[in-house]
Amino acid sequence: MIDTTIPLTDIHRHLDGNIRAQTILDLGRQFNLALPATTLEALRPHVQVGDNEPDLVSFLQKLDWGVKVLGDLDACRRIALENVEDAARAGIHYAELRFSPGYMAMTHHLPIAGVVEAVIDGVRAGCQQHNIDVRLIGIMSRTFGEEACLAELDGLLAHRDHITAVDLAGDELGFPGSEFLSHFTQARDAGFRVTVHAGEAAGPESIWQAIRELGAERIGHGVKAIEDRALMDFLAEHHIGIESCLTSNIQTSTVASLAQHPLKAFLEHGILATLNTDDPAVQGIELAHEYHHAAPAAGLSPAQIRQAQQNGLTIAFLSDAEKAAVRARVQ
Ligand SMILES: O=c1[nH]cnc2c1ncn2[C@@H]1O[C@H](CO)[C@@H](O)[C@H]1O
Ligand SMILES: [Zn+2]
Repeated sequence: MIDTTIPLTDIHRHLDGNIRAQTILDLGRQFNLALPATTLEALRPHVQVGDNEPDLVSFLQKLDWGVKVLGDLDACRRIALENVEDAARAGIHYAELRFSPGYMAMTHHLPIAGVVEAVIDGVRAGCQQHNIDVRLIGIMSRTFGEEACLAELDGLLAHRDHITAVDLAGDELGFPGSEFLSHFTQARDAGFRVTVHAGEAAGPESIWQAIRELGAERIGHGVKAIEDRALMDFLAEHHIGIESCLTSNIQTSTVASLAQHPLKAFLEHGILATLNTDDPAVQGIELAHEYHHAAPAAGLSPAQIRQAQQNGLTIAFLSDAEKAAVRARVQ
């Protein structure tokens, strides 16, 4: 259950993996694009996971229509604003929304720094209208290679005062973290916090690499840490949090069933693991589903679910004073 006396957070939530199906239809019409369907019902299988996908890369293809309809910067602003609306409606008090500006810019050749600015604008407008606090994480989409990721980093650096952290996402098997050392050195030098998708498609060595070579302070998914005791010890000892996304891990076939998910073991090991969505619209879930259905099915006790909820703010990319302010708004 969600404990309503403490803040509810979602610190692993892709803004560009959470575009409303209706908005995809609207934007498709607005920009005269040929979509695979013209009704919500017919579009859904193209933009939402039905049966579990065989692997991560197949899952990620479901995000593509969402960014293909981003015909101008106003469209980027719109989906950012709607993301804040949806997170607030889901009862989330504090969200870290992540987005890949190069991926969003790609189809219609939008300026990447312009996309970053539009997202910042949309989020700011959303936060003024709703009782929610949001920070932004800039993603470098590894799937498109080193050069494309450098262009994303440049766009993020152009607005560094409004971007809290950077992340590396996409095809982990095809594009190992070792190809992105200079990107992360530059990002850390600029003062960005660091989280990295690791140990989702690849093994525990990818998590070690993210920590030791990229400077990851948190790990996205981190599922494969379960295969390496020393790594679990290290994560617990150094307070490197894990952003778990239970349903996502089933839909990407990273884990065969919720009963086999390692989140419970992570919590028992004293790791600061958390419950998050990932790509809610693509997955057809919201955060409540993770708390009420996925977490119990993964064997978490009510106390462990509460611990995971509490860990969300503990590992948030906020100062102690900012965390206290979020807490004060809930109590
Ligand atoms: O679960 C995931 N694992 C790895 N990468 C992901 C996941 N969900 C989305 N993206 C990636 O994040 C960027 C958009 O924000 C895209 O690169 C997308 O492929
Ligand atoms: Zn993710």
